[in-house]
Amino acid sequence: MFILVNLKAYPCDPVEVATAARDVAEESDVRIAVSPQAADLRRVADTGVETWAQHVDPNDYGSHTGSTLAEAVSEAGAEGTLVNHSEKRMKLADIDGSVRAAERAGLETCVCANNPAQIGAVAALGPDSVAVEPPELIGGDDSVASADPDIVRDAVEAAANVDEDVEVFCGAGISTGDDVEAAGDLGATGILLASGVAKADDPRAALEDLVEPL
Ligand SMILES: O=C[C@H](O)COP(=O)(O)O
Repeated sequence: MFILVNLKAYPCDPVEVATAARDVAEESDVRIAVSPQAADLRRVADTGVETWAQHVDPNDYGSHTGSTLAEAVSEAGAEGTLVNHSEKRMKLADIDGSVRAAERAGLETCVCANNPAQIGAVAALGPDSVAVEPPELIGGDDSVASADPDIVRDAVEAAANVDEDVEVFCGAGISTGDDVEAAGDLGATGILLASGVAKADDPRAALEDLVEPL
């Protein structure tokens, strides 16, 4: 199971979370990555934790002021990137462009989607993974795995119908090891979570709890 911790724009200390994630990953032998703000990528990558960007734009080098260039986040230490997060929605053509840009830069890709139908559509673009996240559960206390298990099962099926090589992650409201275990039982091979760690009083303890059953 892969645990991808998205720090969004939460006012946490990205280096503190990254250091804890690095240590918990080493101690548990569970793959854990941290996805900070673009401006914090280098500091987070320097801790040694696997580091992901929250977004890359579809453009190449050139006159694209304000863009997040895939090559630049790779140079800053990112090994992967989210694309089309629910809070950073994109048109399908731009999702395709961002996946291609990420591949060009050697970044692993996880394309997010709201529901199983969208999961099928974005799986067809050939990312490494997709992540299903019902927007109404994001940032809440109810785990998608218990509040809406069918959306995870159906997303796994939708992706497999398009491309069996695309991994399926799920996210929204996941904060405990029991939630992670339940998501795995539904067929997810990764977890995308944010508030359960980024807003925790003790991020290290929250991470330890997440990996405990794995
Ligand atoms: O990127 C993470 C997801 O949007 C889930 O966020 P959450 O764990 O705060 O519900």
